[in-house]
Amino acid sequence: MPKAARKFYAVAVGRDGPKIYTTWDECKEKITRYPSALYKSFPSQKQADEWLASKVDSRARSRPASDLVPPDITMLPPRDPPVSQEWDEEDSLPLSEPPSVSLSSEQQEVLDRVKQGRSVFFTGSAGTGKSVLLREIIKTLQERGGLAITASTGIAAVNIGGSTLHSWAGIGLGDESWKQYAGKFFGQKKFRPVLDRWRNVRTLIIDEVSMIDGALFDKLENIAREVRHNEKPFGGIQLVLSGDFCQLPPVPGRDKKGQQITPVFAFDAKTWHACVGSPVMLTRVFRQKDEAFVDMLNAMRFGQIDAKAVAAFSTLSRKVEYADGIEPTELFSTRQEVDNANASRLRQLNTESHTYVASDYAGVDSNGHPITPMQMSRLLERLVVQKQIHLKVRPILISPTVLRQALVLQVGAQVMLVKNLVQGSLVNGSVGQVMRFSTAEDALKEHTNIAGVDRGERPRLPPSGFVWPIVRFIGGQETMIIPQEFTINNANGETEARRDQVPLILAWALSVHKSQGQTLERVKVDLRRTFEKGQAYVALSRATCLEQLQVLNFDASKVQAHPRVLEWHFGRRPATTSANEVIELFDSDEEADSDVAMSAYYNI
Ligand SMILES: Nc1ncnc2c1ncn2[C@@H]1O[C@H](COP(=O)(O)OP(=O)(O)OP(=O)(O)O)[C@@H](O)[C@H]1O
Repeated sequence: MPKAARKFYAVAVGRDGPKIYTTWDECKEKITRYPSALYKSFPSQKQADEWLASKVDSRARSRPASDLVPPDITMLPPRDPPVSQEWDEEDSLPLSEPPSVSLSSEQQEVLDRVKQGRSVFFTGSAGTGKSVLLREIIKTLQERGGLAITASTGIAAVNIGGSTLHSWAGIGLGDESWKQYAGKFFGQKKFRPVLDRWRNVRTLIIDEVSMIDGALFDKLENIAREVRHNEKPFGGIQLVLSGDFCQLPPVPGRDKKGQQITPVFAFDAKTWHACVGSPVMLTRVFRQKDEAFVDMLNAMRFGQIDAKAVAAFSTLSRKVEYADGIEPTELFSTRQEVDNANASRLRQLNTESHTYVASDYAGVDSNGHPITPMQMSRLLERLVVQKQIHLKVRPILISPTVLRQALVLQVGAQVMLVKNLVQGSLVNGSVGQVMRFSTAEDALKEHTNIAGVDRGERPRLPPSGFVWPIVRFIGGQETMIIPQEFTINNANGETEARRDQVPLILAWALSVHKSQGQTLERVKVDLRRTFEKGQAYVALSRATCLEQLQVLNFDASKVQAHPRVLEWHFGRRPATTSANEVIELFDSDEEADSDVAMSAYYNI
């Protein structure tokens, strides 16, 4: 094996102040769990000295750290205290959680970079506030215009109020060459709106970029340069990319015959580095406060499961009892398991039940054409509110553009809120139990909270004559939950489909795919089931504390990151991806939930 080239690790902000180290181990000791750490590796001492001199200034200050980061990732320096965010009343029922939090210094630095018009890929372990930051970036850039909000999968796109990258880019299945696409965009009238989108965009946001195939990234980069007649990387479009390669692997592409092509990670795309440069690592973990837990999750993330870590995870197999009757949500890798678990628990209840009928509306696609009922139901498949009630759904066609689907709820049912209703207390992921049903008028008289309804002189109530569920959430808060709007946007930001429904799903069980991005207080995971590497990490990292996490059948082989991701992370970068570097996807015999994401991804 060739000997690794010597490196010099310059630490500008670290445990022992500015200094140059000659081994990564020494450097790591000074920057691990030091969140504002600023460091970089160099091939020569001179370069390291120069960089250090340019970086060391009065801003260096100590703070506790919480993550392990690779040596070739440039950390952002700390900055002045962030400006606190105002909660906009008009957004009281938003699609995505508005930031009532102050951005951390590293989050703020990314935002500033974006405001300066620079491209950025920011990443970080689960719970480091990537979603919070992305929402703030969107809010900031939306005012400026020229913004395209996209994500690799439909479900991720809904979460940020955008469309899929495929849909925005107008590439259908993505199986043609960039030249063919560029030819179509220039030559065919129906692609005029697509051409306009490519030409007018200033900033392209791509969330969950870890699921974008490297070959697809290169294809889009070529299209961008061609259609914009601009030879700058990505045709001069500012890229804002977010995601975590340790969590979800790329979606495989397809060839002309519909056969899956082995995917490569986006960071292995030929044009990746020229487009986004070094990644920015968010290091401060917000979801978990317990440092021991953060360390255990990092051990999983970086494949450092030693005997001590195995022992620590194994202690989590005990049953956790809760006095309030709300059980931990069990995470499964397949939809089938989730549906079975929830249905069997629901069957055991012999209590009052009510059926809620969702109203679904069709809008227009990005060419201004009306959406057909079939397209609408396929789009609405992306909504979490629909999937979880799979077994209880009875679709009834009531008009060409309005479909109805039913959600059955019972007293005693464990449910989860799937929309942010009250910042900080009733958010997407809040779990509770249905206590009773009541009309909104009675709830007002009894002084029961009604989510999203202001108790003014003339509160806006849902239609009278109906009863709505009153849910007691973890922590004891009782709130009536009434229907909310769920909207899916087309590539132009117009409504493509909409569903009005009570924003609850059954929550004894939940799929990992739908738990993605959520914070769950009580979690149970049985790793004997069909969990794969990144998927198991996503599942365990939803929990906020060790005390309320139960892990059965801990298996170190199921929780480690992909070797290629580790190579990339720690700075070993082979020139090309070899043929035997097949990215493992979920190999369950049953339909894995990632397949749902994949079909949403392709069925545009
Ligand atoms: N600056 C901040 N101050 C306080 N809390 C924050 C901050 N940023 C994020 N959080 C909180 O941390 C938790 C995790 O945030 P978020 O979901 O954005 O992380 P993430 O990196 O996107 O996680 P994942 O990769 O698991 O989806 C949330 O409860 C969020 O409200």
